[in-house]
Amino acid sequence: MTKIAVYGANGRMGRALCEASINSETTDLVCAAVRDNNELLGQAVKHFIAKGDTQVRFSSEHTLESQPDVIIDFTLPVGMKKHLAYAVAHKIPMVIGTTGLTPTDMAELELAAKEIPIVFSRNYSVGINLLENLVKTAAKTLADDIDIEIFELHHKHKIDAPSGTALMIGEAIAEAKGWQHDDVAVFDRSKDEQAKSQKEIGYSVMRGGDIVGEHTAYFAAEGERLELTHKASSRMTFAKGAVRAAAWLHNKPVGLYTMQDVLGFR
Ligand SMILES: NC(=O)C1=CN([C@@H]2O[C@H](COP(=O)(O)OP(=O)(O)OC[C@H]3O[C@@H](n4cnc5c(N)ncnc54)[C@H](OP(=O)(O)O)[C@@H]3O)[C@@H](O)[C@H]2O)C=CC1
Ligand SMILES: O=C(O)C1=N[C@H](C(=O)O)C[C@H](O)C1
Repeated sequence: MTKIAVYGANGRMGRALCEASINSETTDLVCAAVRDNNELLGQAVKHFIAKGDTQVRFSSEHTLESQPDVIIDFTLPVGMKKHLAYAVAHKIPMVIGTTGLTPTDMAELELAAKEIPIVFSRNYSVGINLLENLVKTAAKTLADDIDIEIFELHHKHKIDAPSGTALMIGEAIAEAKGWQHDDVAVFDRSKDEQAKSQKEIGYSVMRGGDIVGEHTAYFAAEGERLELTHKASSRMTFAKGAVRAAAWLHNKPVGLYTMQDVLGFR
């Protein structure tokens, strides 16, 4: 059994991760860490999840006594970096799902992966990881006059935009095309005074209600259009994927891995 500590355990994903860790046959939840000022401190986790039983109570992120094999973090960039420093100091492998990371944050993460094993993915669903490979095939196969756009929809509480997944899809397309993503990514057309150029990946975003997460990559040509869409309808999809990644990561050598490695896609 892989012993898991979930950080940010009170969050939407945190609770789903606790539930998935408890209900997986290969993992056990040993720690549900929250910030020191959180009202859930000391309360029983089992009262805050839909399914499963556990004796674990919410504890402070500063008092890790449960000796986990892996830490899972789905928080915000500032929280993730704090938890990452802790994991490195205690040599505990980490599964990270936090999005909205800057290039500097990513450099920190890559440096940490020289000290501990890390899985980092901006989406832990199997479907999105398959989609990542499908868009590469589409980008390589379709003619050069194809227009490429990515549209994503998420719930009204989401902070970062475009989503980490949208950027992951766009970066996969850019790689397949041999483009530098930052040179071709277009996030705002409102000030444009001319039509788009051919070599672009356009992003658009909708936020509202309780949408768990939807992504479409459009490949539009004269006379036909290919749309590749993924729709997540439950956070448990991401949580189960992250818990699977944690079990996979346990006892792996130091290094930076992705969900593509966990799924055996590469
Ligand atoms: N990779 C993937 O598959 C997925 C990634 N995500 C990503 O996961 C992250 C969390 O999403 P979600 O659960 O919806 O967000 P929530 O707002 O529900 O939860 C955020 C959690 O992070 C904690 N947190 C925020 N700031 C800090 C800090 N400075 N130190 C410690 N803890 C902190 C919050 O604690 P507090 O309540 O005390 O503020 C809370 O527990 C986002 O980045 C999201 O994009 C989401 C779904 C899937
Ligand atoms: O914040 C979310 O909810 C999600 N975030 C991830 C992202 O930014 O892509 C993954 C998923 O789409 C849900």
